[in-house]
Amino acid sequence: STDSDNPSEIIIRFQQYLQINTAQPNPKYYEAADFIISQAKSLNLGYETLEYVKGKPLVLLKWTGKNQNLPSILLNSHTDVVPVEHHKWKHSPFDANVDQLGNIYARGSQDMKCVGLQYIEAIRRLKSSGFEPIRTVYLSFVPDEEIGGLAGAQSFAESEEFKKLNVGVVVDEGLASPNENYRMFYAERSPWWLVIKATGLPGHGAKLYDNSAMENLLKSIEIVRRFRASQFDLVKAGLKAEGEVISVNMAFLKAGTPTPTGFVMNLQPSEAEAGFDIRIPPTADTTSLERRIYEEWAPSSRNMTFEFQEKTPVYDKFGKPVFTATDSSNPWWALLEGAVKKANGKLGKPEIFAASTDAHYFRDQGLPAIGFSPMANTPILLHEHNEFLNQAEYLKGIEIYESIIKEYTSYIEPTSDAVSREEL
Ligand code: MET
Ligand SMILES: [Zn+2]
Ligand SMILES: [Zn+2]
Repeated sequence: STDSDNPSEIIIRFQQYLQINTAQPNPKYYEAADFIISQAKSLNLGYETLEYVKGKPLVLLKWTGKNQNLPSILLNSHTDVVPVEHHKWKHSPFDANVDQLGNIYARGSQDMKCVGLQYIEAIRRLKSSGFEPIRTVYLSFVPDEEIGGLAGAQSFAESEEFKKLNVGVVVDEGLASPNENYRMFYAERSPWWLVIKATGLPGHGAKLYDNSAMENLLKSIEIVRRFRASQFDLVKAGLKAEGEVISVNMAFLKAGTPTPTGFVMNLQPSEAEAGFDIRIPPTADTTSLERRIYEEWAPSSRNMTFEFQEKTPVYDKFGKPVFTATDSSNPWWALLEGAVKKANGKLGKPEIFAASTDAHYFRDQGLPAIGFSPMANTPILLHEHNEFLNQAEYLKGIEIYESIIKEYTSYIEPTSDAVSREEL
């Protein structure tokens, strides 16, 4: 084996990628792109930079297969990460320190720089073993997933250059699993970011009166919380998985009359606002949710208005829920399962991703897209403080992707002999 196969070299490359601060809202995208391209060059992969929005490069790598007529495989990952509160981390979030247990601490270690680089490392190993793919593999390193993907996966999936890639299946991020089973996702919830606003007459802080902005907003908050509890109870009772209920969490509260020394205390304000992050499963009834919003959460009868900061469609253009088939109509599902098992990985039941990923932009194009991040025996720490991934788990994940890429690129659709014989 060569130097670049050495586990410590592999971990060092992972650390290098993690050390590039690509936190929103000012990700160092060109540094990340340069790093990815340097890896591509070392592996003789094709590379190209697409820039749908200036300053936000999307790097596309290509490992050409022997049969370029077959649909290709797209392995997607995003290069941006969510922001950090530096002082709340025990290891600095962009140092990628490894502790005595082999845990690598860094923002992006789970979400999802691990996956992006594991794809590359798997290809490195397959190449050095002499493996030659039949189907072409593309790797996309996309910007801005954490802020909605418009400059990244969305523009890419809707573009002419994307159509030319003739992609047959997309693999994108999943989630860590606290137990020994890896997780596979066939769908995800759609985010709706709702802002409700109450207005009312201002008044003396000592006066009890109806219809103040604060009272009107608080009534809504109570109603939203009851709905939240009803959904959460289904999860707590084990009747539904997290991805199968509608979640609502308050993201901000904005009210009061500020002064340079604090808020005015003896004045009830005339406006008050609250923002909610709502996540909706593909099979939910959005009509009844919308009715709930304008009849109960933000009724004009209570002097309330609302707007959506984000309202990702839950259904496709035909009104059908958007998800990837897990049955025999989608051979890629069973192939991925088989590949994971071949590499001695275990799998849990198919799941709906509770948050949101770029996968839905590919599903919107009618493509099967599977959410998968090979992290077993790992606490789920995406978007949290002290995000880490164990190095042994990272290395194991590379073997899993080796197996997936092997299976996927070697897969030839069975020619239906039976049918052609009948036709004869
Ligand atoms: N992946 C992020 C999340 O689920 C960003 C989604 S942007 C609508 O919150
Ligand atoms: Zn992610
Ligand atoms: Zn994320």
